[in-house]
Amino acid sequence: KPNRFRREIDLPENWVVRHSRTYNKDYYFNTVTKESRWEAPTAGTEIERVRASHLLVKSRESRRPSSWREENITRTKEEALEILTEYQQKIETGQETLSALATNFSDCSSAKRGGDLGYFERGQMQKAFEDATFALQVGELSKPVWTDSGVHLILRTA
Ligand SMILES: O=C(N[C@H](Cc1nc2ccccc2[nH]1)C(=O)O)c1cc2ccccc2s1
Repeated sequence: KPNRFRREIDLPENWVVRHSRTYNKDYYFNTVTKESRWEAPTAGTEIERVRASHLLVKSRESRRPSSWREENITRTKEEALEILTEYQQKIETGQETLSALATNFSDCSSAKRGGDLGYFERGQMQKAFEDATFALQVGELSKPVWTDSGVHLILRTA
């Protein structure tokens, strides 16, 4: 039964309509970013962008088997996954943060920024990385994700 007091509009993902009693009018609230607006965000016009940090472990089969840590990376893909799974367990149990581990162990140059990649939109990162990040809620840690660069743990931060 349509709510005849509230304009039925389709809102982008994570947006809800709320009612302000103070001003006696509707406003719009993003349940993920916690942003609120008086004007309705219209679906499709919003440039969807995310922010993430990651920890990358490269292998001999990586697109560029070299990093600030190691001139010539020779570990196998299996060994890379074993190493990353150790890090994953430490982060998930709260013993370590992704940022601290990325700073010391990530094979990506973003290690210098605690693994922070900044904001990005679809079409900017390798597809598997993009899809994995956009599927995460803010604050959520991914499972190991493979790209041509190696195997990653991704933390969505915004
Ligand atoms: O592609 C990069 N670094 C590569 C490794 C790599 N490959 C990736 C694939 C997807 C997402 C991040 C990735 N980082 C390298 O150092 O060999 C980037 C480094 C940085 C640093 C700051 C911000 C964005 C980026 S993207």
